Amino acid sequence: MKRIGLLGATGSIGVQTTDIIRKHPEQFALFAMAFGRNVEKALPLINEFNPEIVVVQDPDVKETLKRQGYQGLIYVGTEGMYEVATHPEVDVVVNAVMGSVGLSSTLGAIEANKQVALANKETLVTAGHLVMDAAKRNNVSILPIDSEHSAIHQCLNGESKKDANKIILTASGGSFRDKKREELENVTVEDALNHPNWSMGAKITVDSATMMNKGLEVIEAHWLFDMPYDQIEVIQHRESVIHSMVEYVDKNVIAQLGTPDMRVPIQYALTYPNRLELNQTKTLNLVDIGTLHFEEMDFARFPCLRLAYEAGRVGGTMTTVLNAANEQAVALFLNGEISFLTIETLIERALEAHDAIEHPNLETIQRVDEETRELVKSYVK
Ligand SMILES: NC(=O)C1=CN([C@@H]2O[C@H](COP(=O)(O)OP(=O)(O)OC[C@H]3O[C@@H](n4cnc5c(N)ncnc54)[C@H](OP(=O)(O)O)[C@@H]3O)[C@@H](O)[C@H]2O)C=CC1
Ligand SMILES: CC(=O)[C@@H](O)[C@H](O)COP(=O)(O)O
Ligand SMILES: [Mn+2]
Repeated sequence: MKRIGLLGATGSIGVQTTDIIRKHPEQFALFAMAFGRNVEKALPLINEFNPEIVVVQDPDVKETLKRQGYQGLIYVGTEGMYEVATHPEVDVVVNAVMGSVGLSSTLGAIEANKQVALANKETLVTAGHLVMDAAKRNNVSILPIDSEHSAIHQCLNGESKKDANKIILTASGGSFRDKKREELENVTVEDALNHPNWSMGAKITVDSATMMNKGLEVIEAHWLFDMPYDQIEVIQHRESVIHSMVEYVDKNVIAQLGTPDMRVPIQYALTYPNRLELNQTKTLNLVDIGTLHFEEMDFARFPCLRLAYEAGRVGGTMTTVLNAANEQAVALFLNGEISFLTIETLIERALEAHDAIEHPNLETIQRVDEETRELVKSYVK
């Protein structure tokens, strides 16, 4: 039995993780769960799974939970998530919170020698060197939940990494893939949230539309698979059937395919190196799909992808700035304070204003993250 500490339980990945736990009670138990403020979504999960610990973002949410009759332990904030991530009775930490707020819990889980199933890609973008360093020191493998990275993990399985020529990440193109840049001037939040293939949280859906999601995934792949940026390629693949590929020195290419359903990579991260049946997801029917499309990425059309490669190549705190500026800019867009195209403008300004610090420690990363958010807000004021 694996006892799970689930961070981000009320989100898209969090709820799908509880689907997996529910289907396999003989394998998994929800020992603890953390969420932000969505009590309405949290309460049915708490009532169903009765976790020993619940973590909430703020003290007022704790009071609401108590009023609703929850009698278990309630922790608050990032410190509370850290407690869960390092708790002696937790076997597996599923980090599915949105944003760099997940970093300290990822690091804590690794230091505490937990199995780490990571959806929270911002952790690796903001501080990949710290995370991978800690993983190496503690001999912890980080199991990716992100669909592309789960695919690459499977494509590399049993192979020698030195034989891999390149990683090929696939990108759906996002909500605006068929629009020209000039058509993006007046797009709305609602338009941006209309992803063609995946149902996901708001922030990542906007990231997918700006192509920053793929940029973050390039950096995520760099750290997870120790692959230089020149050997990570992105291609547009509108069907999201091939989740990613690895090309080897002998020109063999291994791809992983599946229906776009995040429960597949979530479950694989929880059961690795074994597999379990997953009846609730549809079988991939290639005859029904008929044709798969592949297109070259247009870096002028999607400047966020260019910015991510550039920041990744500089390294140090440059990717911390990329991530924090993106989180702040997307929040402003979702809040109706800036236009869609202003997202990339603000990120580029923040990157241009920053002199990267090499090999930053956690304190420096957290400081740069906070300063970047303030800087981006000041651009809008
Ligand atoms: N959704 C997907 O299909 C995929 C997601 N990912 C990655 O997984 C992560 C989660 O994405 P997704 O599930 O879509 O996001 P959602 O926005 O749906 O969920 C985010 C979760 O994080 C919680 N949360 C947010 N801020 C805080 C905070 N400060 N403290 C505690 N909890 C917080 C939210 O709580 P609440 O809502 O209660 O406030 C919610 O439970 C992201 O890093 C994303 O990039 C990767 C691949 C696919
Ligand atoms: C499901 C998943 O892993 C997302 O990160 C997905 O990749 C988003 O799709 P695109 O970024 O390719 O539009
Ligand atoms: Mn992905």
